[in-house]
Amino acid sequence: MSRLAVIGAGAMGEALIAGWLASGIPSSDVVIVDAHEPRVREIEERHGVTGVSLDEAAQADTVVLAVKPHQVDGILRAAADSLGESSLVVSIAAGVTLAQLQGAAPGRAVVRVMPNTPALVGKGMAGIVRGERATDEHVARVRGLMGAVGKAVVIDEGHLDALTALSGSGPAYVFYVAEAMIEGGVHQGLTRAEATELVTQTLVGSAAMLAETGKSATQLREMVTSPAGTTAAALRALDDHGVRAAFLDAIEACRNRGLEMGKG
Ligand SMILES: NC(=O)C1=CN([C@@H]2O[C@H](COP(=O)(O)OP(=O)(O)OC[C@H]3O[C@@H](n4cnc5c(N)ncnc54)[C@H](OP(=O)(O)O)[C@@H]3O)[C@@H](O)[C@H]2O)C=CC1
Ligand SMILES: O=C(O)[C@@H]1CCC=N1
Repeated sequence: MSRLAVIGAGAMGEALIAGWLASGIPSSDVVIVDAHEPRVREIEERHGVTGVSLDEAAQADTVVLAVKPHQVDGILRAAADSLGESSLVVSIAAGVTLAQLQGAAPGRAVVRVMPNTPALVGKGMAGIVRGERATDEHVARVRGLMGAVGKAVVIDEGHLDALTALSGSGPAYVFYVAEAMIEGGVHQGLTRAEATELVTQTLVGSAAMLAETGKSATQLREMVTSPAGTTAAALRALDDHGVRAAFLDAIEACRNRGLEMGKG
C-alpha cells in the first residue's frame, strides 16, 4: 500500500482515517498533519498513525487536504514545492474548485472528493471529480480509498455542490430529524434513552429498506400509512408545517453556499 497523508485531522479527517484503518489500511501507511499539536497527539494515540511536518506529508503518494475550505489555498501553496513528482492531491473541501486547486499546485494531479461522516463506520457516500491532470490510475486509487469506507461515484464538477447538498451535508439533516423525533418522544413521556433507542433502530431499519427492497421512498412511506390512521395524522401535521418545502429550500441553500464558497 502506498503512503497516505491527511492534512487537517478534524471531524472529517478523523472519520476518514478511522474508516480507512478499519478497512485494513495499516496505520503505518498513514501520516497526519494538524495545526494543533494536542490534536495530533490525540489522533496518534487513538489510531496509531504518525504526525509529521507538512513537507513530509507532501511527499506521500496520496495527499488528502481535509482542512477548512478557506485554509486550502495557503496550505496547498506551502506544500506545493514538497509534493512528490507522482503525488496525487485529493481535496475534500466544500466549494474549493479544481481551478483553484490547480492554481495553488500548478502541474500536479488533483482530484476533488466530497465524502460524508458515515465513512467513520464504513457507510460513507462520496462524490469524486477528476482534475485534468489526474490519470485513470489516480481516479481508480481514489475510488479504491472511498470505496473502502462506503460507496463512491464519479461525477462532473458542475454537480458536486448538488451532491454536497444531499450526501455531504445530508447526515446533519438526518441527525436533525433524529433529534426532533427523540424530543417528540420525550414530550410524550418516554425517557430520553427509550426514545433514542426507538428512533435509532427506526432510522436503521428504514435506511435498510430503502437500500435493500428496491422500492421507492414514496412506496415505502405508503406502506406505513394506513388510511385515516396514525401515520396519516402525523404526515398531515408535517405538511401543515411545510416540512417538505423546508427540505427543498435547505438543499437549495446548501448548494448555493457551496457555489458561493467557490467564488472565494
Ligand atoms: N464535516 C463534514 O461532514 C465534512 C467536511 N468536509 C470538508 O472537510 C474539511 C474539514 O472539515 P471538518 O473536518 O468539518 O473541519 P474541522 O475544523 O473539524 O477540521 C479541520 C482541521 O484542520 C486543521 N487545520 C487548520 N489549519 C491547518 C494547517 N495549516 N495544517 C494542518 N491542519 C490545519 C484545523 O485546525 P483549526 O481548528 O485550528 O482550524 C482542524 O483541526 C472542510 O474543507 C469541509 O468542507 C467535506 C465533507 C463532509
Ligand atoms: O458544512 C460543511 O461545510 C461541510 C461540507 C459538507 C459537510 N460539512
